[in-house]
Order: sequence, then structure tokens, then C-alpha cells
Amino acid sequence: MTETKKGRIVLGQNNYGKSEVRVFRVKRDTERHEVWDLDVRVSLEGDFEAAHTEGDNSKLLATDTMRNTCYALAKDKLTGSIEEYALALIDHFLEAGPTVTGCRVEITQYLWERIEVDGEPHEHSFIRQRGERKATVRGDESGARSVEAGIDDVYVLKTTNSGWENFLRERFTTLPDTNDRILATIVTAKWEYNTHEGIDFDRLWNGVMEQTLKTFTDHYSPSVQNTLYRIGKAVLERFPEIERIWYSFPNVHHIIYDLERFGIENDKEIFHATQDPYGQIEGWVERA
Ligand SMILES: O=c1[nH]c(=O)c2[nH]c(=O)[nH]c2[nH]1
Repeated sequence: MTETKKGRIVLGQNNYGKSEVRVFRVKRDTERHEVWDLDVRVSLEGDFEAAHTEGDNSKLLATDTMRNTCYALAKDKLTGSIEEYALALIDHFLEAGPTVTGCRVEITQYLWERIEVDGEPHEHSFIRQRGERKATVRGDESGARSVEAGIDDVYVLKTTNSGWENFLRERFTTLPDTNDRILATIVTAKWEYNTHEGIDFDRLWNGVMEQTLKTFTDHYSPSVQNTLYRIGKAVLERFPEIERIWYSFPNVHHIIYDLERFGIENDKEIFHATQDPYGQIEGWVERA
């Protein structure tokens, strides 16, 4: 026997928008071109009740229109940082959708560097970098805006000045101590700005990237956890505009390969770069 719950059925939280809008812009007002290569996702919140419950689309901005808008606004608004472009899109969508109360724009920027020819950066030829720049901007009809920036898929490694020692030993512990190991990780980061007015988003993004890499190199790492905290602290000390920062550091293990079996000495030269389960170390560093 099936039981039917009595009561009214209503529409719960909902949002809609367009994903994977691939906007590519070339700035070509001089011989030295610039490119922006973006994946944009737009998501709207508001009163979309009539569309869901009555099939009345009359107040809905089509997702196809949202896609067109991303390209159209790129002409005048995608001239600097992706954060500024996202803020312009949000202003637009809050205005354009009659029942829209909130909007989120998430952007992934793929990074292209100039190809160097005989030591000279080329004017219109580029090579795609590994690593991505991210931005998530939220806004509502009250005028509130929040800006989060990020880094994804930046693979870094150091061949020494890292260890893992004096950790808890109990019945199932087999791992030996080491004070000299390879430290490798694929950086994901996101951080929140405490304002969106008067911020040079490009300078700050480059600064966080630079500081992340610098601090990664500049100390003996007793653990990924300690390195995560040190990097976050260095970023917050340098940039008062940033309220808090989150890192995800998978520990991509490099295990010394046993060559003694073959009578070959292996003084931390030959490693197995594992695909096996990896450690995953994540955390926020924030202002108290
Ligand atoms: O930096 C590390 N943190 C850990 O928590 C951990 N655990 C482990 O087995 N190796 C490591 N390395």
C-alpha cells in the first residue's frame, strides 16, 4: 500500500541561466593584439513562479538572450578584468529581467601567453598556459555585490625542502618519516574581496598568483597543511582587500622507486609519480 502525503505542493528555490558561453575577444586596435578566452555561466534568481506552475513565459528572459548578451556586452565591457565584465553583466541582467532579484556570473578565463620568437613576445601569436583564472560575482537588486576570484589547475612541484615527520604513529601506520621529499600539488584557490569598488582586479589576481608561488618555494615545508597556512597568511598580509582565501592542495605523491633490487643506487633521483590515492589538503585562511 502506498501512502500519499496530503498538503499543497509548491515551487521551491530555483534558478536558471546559460552555461558554457565561450566568449573569445581579440583587441586589435594596434598591431599588438590581446585576447580574452572565457567560459561564462549566468544564473538568475527571482520570481519565476508563473513559468513553472502555469507555463506562462511572458516574464522570462530567454537563456538564448543571455548568451547573446554575453557576446554583445563583451564589445564594450570586456576590456580589462573578468571581474569588471561580470559586474557589468550582473547590472544588465538585474535590469533586463522584470522579475529577476539576484544574479550570479561565473567566469573561467583560459590563459594565453605570447609566443616568444628570438626572445621577442609575438604580436598576435599565443600559446595556451596550463592553469585558469576564475571569478564568481553575485549581485542583487538592492545593489549588493560580492566578488570572489580564483585560480585553478596550476601544477607546481619542488624537488627538496619538504618533509613529513613526527606524525601520529599507531597500529596501522606504516609510512616512514622523511625530511627530504618531492612536494607536488595542483593549486586551486578562491578568495573573497571585502569591496568591489576601486579594486584593480588584474593587479590583485597577479599578486595572489605571484605570492602563492613565492611562498611555495621559500620555506622548508613540514607538511602540506603548514605550507597552505603560510601561503594564505602571506597573501592576507600583503593584500588588505582580501578578506579570506581558500586553497585545495592535492598531495601528488612521488615515491622513491626501489632500484636496490637491481643493485642500482637511488639517492632520491628516480621516483614513481603516482596516480594512486592522493592526500587532499584544503582550508580557509582568514582574518580573525
Ligand atoms: O603533507 C602531508 N600531510 C599529510 O597529512 C600527510 N599524510 C601523509 O601520509 N603524507 C602527508 N603529507
